[in-house]
Amino acid sequence: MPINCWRLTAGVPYVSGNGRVIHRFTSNHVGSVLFSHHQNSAKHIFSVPKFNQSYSSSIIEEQKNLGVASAEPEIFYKELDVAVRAVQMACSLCQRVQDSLISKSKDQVHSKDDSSPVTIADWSVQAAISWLLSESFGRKNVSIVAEEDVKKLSKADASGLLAAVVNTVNECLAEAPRFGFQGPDMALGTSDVLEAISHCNSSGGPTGRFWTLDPVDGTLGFVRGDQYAIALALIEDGEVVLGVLGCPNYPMRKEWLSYHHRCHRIKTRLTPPTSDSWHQGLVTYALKGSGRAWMQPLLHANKKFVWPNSARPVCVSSIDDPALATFCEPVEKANSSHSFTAGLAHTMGLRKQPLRVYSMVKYAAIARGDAEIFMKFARAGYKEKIWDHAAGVVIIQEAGGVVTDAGGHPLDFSKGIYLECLDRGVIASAGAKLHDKIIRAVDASWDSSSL
Ligand SMILES: Nc1ncnc2c1ncn2[C@@H]1O[C@H](COP(=O)(O)O)[C@@H](OP(=O)(O)O)[C@H]1O
Ligand SMILES: [Mg+2]
Repeated sequence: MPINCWRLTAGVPYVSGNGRVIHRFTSNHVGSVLFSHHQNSAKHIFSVPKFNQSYSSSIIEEQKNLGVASAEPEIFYKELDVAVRAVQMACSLCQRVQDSLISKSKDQVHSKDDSSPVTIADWSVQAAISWLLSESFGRKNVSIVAEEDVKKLSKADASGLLAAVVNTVNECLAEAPRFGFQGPDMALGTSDVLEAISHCNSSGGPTGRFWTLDPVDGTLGFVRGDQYAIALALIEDGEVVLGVLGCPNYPMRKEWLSYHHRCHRIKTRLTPPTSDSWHQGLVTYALKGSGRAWMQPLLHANKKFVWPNSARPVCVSSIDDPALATFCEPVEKANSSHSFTAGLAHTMGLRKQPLRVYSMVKYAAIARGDAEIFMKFARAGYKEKIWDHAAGVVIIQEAGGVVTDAGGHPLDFSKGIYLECLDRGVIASAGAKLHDKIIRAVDASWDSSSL
C-alpha cells in the first residue's frame, strides 16, 4: 500500500481540527488514489498545510450547495479553493500595477529577449502564486509550468526593477489573510522572490501533476489599459483537471469588451455599479467533469473572502445559427490571421463584426455566452503554449462548449510546454453544430490560404 493511504476508508469523512468535514472518500476515491500513480495526492489532501482550513471545508460545502460537483471531481476541491483565492489576490495586484502604469509613465514596460512586453506585474504575480501554492501544498508537491523566468531580473542593471517586484509581491502577500491565506511571517527578501519565480520551471509532460500559470496573459492589453487575464490550471496525467481565469477588466456587458478600457471606465461611471459588485472584473473557474462553470466578482477592497463569494454558474450561448453568432479573435493580427478568419466568417455566413479582445478573456466570453466562437490561427511555425489555453479550455467545456484544434482533435496538454501536433489553429465554440461548420469551413479554405 502506498504511503499516506492509511487514513483512507471508503465513506469515512476526514474531519478537520475544527470538526468540519473536509473530505469524504467513496470507494471510487480510495480506488483512484490507491491505484493511480499519484500516491502523493493522499498526502496532498491530508497534510495540514499552512492554510486556513475553514476555507477548505467551506468551499466543499458551498460548492455542493451550488451543485458544482458530482462525486468524482471532489478530489480537487482544495486545489480549486486555493487556486481561486490565489487568482483573486493576483487580480488585486494587477489592478494596482495597471492603474499605476496608466497614471504614471510607460517606462515601466520592459522587453523580453523575444521583444514581447513584460512588466513588474508578470513577475510579481508569478512569484506570489508560486509562493501561495507552495505554502498551501508543500513546496516539493508543487510543480509549475509558467511563462516568466528570472533572466532579466537577475541582470546587474536590473536592481531597481527587482526591488519593485519584491515590493509588489510583499504588498500582495500582506493581503493574504483577507483571502484566507496565512501570509509570510516577515516580508519576502530578494532571494525568496527569485526562488519563487524560478520554482515555476517545470516542463510539464504526460505524467504527474503540475500547474500551468500565465501570470499576465495579454500583456499588450495590460500595458494599454485594456483586457488581460491571469490564467491558472492544474493538469494531471496530461488532462486539465481544473482551470481558473482572473479577468480584472471583464465588463458587465459584452458590447463593452470591444471598447478600450478607458472607455469602459467612463461607461462604468455612467452606469453606477449595482450592489452585488459585478461592475468590474471577475474570476471564472471550473472543475473537469463537474458539468458546471462559475464566475464570481473580484473581492472588494477591505472585504474578506468568503465562499461562494456571490458565485454564479455560467453557460455557453444557445445560438447555433451562424447568422446570429459572434466570433472573437486576438486584437493583434500578428497573433492570428484576421484575413483568414474573415474568409471563414464569410463562408460560414457569420454576419456580425468580430469581437477583438486581448488575452484569454476570449475564453471567458465564450463560457459566459457573450460570443459563440473563438478562433486563433497563428502564423506557420508559431507554437502555442499550454499556459495560454489550459484554464480556458476546461472552463468552456464545463460551461457546455467545445474546444479543439482545426482538425477537430482535443488540445493535447501532455507534450511539454507546447501544444505539439496542433492542427492549424484553435477553435472554441458554444456547441457541436457551430463547431462542425467551422471545421468544414477551415477545410474548404485552408489550401487557398497563405497560412
Ligand atoms: N506571433 C504570435 N502568434 C500567436 N500567438 C502569439 C504570438 N506572439 C505571442 N502570442 C501569444 O498570444 C498571447 C496573447 O493573446 P492575444 O493575442 O489573444 O491577446 C500572448 O500571451 P502573453 O501576452 O501572455 O505573452 C502570447 O502567448
Ligand atoms: Mg499568454
